[in-house]
Amino acid sequence: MQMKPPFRTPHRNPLRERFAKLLPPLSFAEPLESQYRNWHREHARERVRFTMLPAMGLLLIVCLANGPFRDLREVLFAPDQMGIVDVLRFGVLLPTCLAMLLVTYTKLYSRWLELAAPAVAVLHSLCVIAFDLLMHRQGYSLSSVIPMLVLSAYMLFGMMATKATITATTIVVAYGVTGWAAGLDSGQRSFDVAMSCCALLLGFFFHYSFARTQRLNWFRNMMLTDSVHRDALTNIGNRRMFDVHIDRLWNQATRTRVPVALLLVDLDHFKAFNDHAGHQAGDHCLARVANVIAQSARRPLDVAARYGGEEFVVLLFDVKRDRVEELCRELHANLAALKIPHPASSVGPYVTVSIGAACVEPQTGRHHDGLIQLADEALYAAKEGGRNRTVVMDREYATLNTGAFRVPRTRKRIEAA
Ligand SMILES: Nc1nc2c(ncn2[C@@H]2O[C@H](COP(=O)(O)OP(=O)(O)OP(=O)(O)O)[C@@H](O)[C@H]2O)c(=O)[nH]1
Repeated sequence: MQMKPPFRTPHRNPLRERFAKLLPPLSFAEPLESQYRNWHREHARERVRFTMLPAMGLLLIVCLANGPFRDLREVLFAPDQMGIVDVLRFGVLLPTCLAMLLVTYTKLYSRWLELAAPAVAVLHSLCVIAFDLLMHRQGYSLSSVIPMLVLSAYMLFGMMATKATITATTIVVAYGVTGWAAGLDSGQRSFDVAMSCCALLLGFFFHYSFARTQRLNWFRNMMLTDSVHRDALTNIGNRRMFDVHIDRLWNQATRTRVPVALLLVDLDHFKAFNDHAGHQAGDHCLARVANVIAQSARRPLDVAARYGGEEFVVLLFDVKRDRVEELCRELHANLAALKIPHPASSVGPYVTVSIGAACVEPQTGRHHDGLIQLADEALYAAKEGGRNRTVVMDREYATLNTGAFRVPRTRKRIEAA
């Protein structure tokens, strides 16, 4: 099956639509676009670092080495120009390169890179244009470097298509305008500008196809990762996602000493439901119930998942017993409001659930298996008590002492070390 990413559809306009067919827009519908941009920012940081390192090395050699480079400088620039050349090299090129490099090493400042990249690309190009103007007095020109600068705006700085195009166009315009203002040979300058425009066009199409492929790959990758952690029938988290999440959440709660709660939600007499209404109807019922259960986990660190078969879990971070009881009451009420007929149930005319809830404050040396076990015991009690009810356990946490509840001795020793 081919996955179709939800690329943003442009507003209806015949000309725009024809253009969009030729060059489909490079943006996803929200919130996917924001997620992609965050990923791109991180990805660009690494790419810019990778290209900045050799660029810095080259610049250092040209700026600091004597010998052949000194001789070359004396040929290219007049003695009275050396001051300004040094200011541009040591005052602009070197520090900005260094700053860009440092920014790529700090995660916190990766947003700065978005602002810094076009500014640095234009600044460096202006320096090269200035060198070009200075060298004209000696009869040399740096015009061949301008198309390279245009291409580097697309390839080196990890910019998005619009920013890269604006930056590259600014470089070409700056080169044309400065030459015209300085009264340089207009024929040669026009040819150089035409070559730079070709580089602009090539760079754009290269960047466009690269960005489109990158976006498609990112989307496919994201769908794949998502499908690994999502239950196909109910569209909520699956057991794998729950296992990963409870591990992280338990560690966090142990460190910050906040209580966590686990709800085990099990459909009542679901075998009878399947036998009576059929497996397909059973599937449909599970999906509707899962939808309601998922609404119990609304805060960012809470999670709802299908634990297996007709059993679901809700993991709640930093929550007190009162709130857990309130949430369970809401859950029963919302499920009752669905009014899914269950004629084979001994509990009532509609589908109901039993909930086993465990509220604990994690302690070092205790494992989250104990939390699950406590919730399981609560669920058993709810079933024994007649179903369609909630049993909450918390005090039992201190006395419950089974192999699964305690952290294995080897793990304890590692923690102690
Ligand atoms: N339709 C459907 N049924 C499922 C699915 N997964 C598990 N089941 C059914 O869920 C039923 C669970 O039955 P039991 O474990 O005996 O529990 P129960 O009948 O709900 O009884 P109590 O839990 O004691 O109230 C079994 O018949 C499974 O076939 C599923 O994905 N789809």
